[in-house]
Amino acid sequence: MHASMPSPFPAEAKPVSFRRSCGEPSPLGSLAPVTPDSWFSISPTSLLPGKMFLVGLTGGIASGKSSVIQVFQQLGCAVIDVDIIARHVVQPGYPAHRRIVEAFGTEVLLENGDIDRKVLGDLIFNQPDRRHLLNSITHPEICKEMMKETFKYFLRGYRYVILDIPLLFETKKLLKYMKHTVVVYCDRDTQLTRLMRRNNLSREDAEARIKAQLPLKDKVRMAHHVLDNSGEWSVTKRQVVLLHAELEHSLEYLPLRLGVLTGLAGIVSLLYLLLTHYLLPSP
Ligand SMILES: Nc1ncnc2c1ncn2[C@@H]1O[C@H](COP(=O)(O)OP(=O)(O)OP(=O)(O)O)[C@@H](O)[C@H]1O
Repeated sequence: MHASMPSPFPAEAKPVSFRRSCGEPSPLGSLAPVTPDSWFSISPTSLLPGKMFLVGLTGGIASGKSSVIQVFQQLGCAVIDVDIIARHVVQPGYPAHRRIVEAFGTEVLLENGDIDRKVLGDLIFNQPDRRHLLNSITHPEICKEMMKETFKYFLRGYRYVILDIPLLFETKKLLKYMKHTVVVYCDRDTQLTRLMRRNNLSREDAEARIKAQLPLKDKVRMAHHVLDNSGEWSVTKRQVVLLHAELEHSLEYLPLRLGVLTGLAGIVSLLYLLLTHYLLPSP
């Protein structure tokens, strides 16, 4: 480990995960970049049955998020990749696609009708108004899709859903809907080495990419749980298994499920009453 980049964990006691109180105010306000107000103009809680148990997972570039997500999936967890949803909602035929073309013109289209992400990215680069406009189109659609997916998992009986959100701590409005936040951490040297190897980058390029992000140690301070992926993969995997067990046994989902079941029971009783009293012929 690099001397100038101390681990946020005491050397002798690397926690599997650690929690802050969920009610504790987040220090995010001072760190987060400008976030468009368009996020959650549709409230996710209005689309979900009560307060669903959401877990936001994030980390830094090459810190091991995808590897950790794979373990959660192998354990049978419900995972939603917000990046995939973001690409999905701008496909031809979706409302966001039409509105992007209306707002930015047909020059943002590829020959096959898909949005040319590079051209669109260039159009909004250093243009806060345009970026805001784009976000006001896409974010509510992403949110709707995310909540639809979450609701499907809920109906299938999952206790919690993991949302894989690379910019979770940068997008502070999304943060408040997460009951738990998880950061996949690794120390700076390890991150650099893995990034250089995976992306075949020079040290300089890899360092620049890491520097462009909110520092991992800041994300660690904001998270309820930290998975330290600085060491052997088997050690990380064990941490994931333990965190899953902790979340799985959490009873936070219970009031929600009970509430929904009570609601369903009420509707069924009402239908039964209507049927027996008004629709069926009296004997
Ligand atoms: N504990 C580990 N030991 C060795 N290599 C690892 C470990 N964890 C992850 N890696 C490797 O590090 C690289 C980065 O991991 P991964 O792709 O999971 O990170 P990520 O956070 O999803 O990255 P990004 O967000 O940049 O796509 C991969 O090549 C992966 O195989």
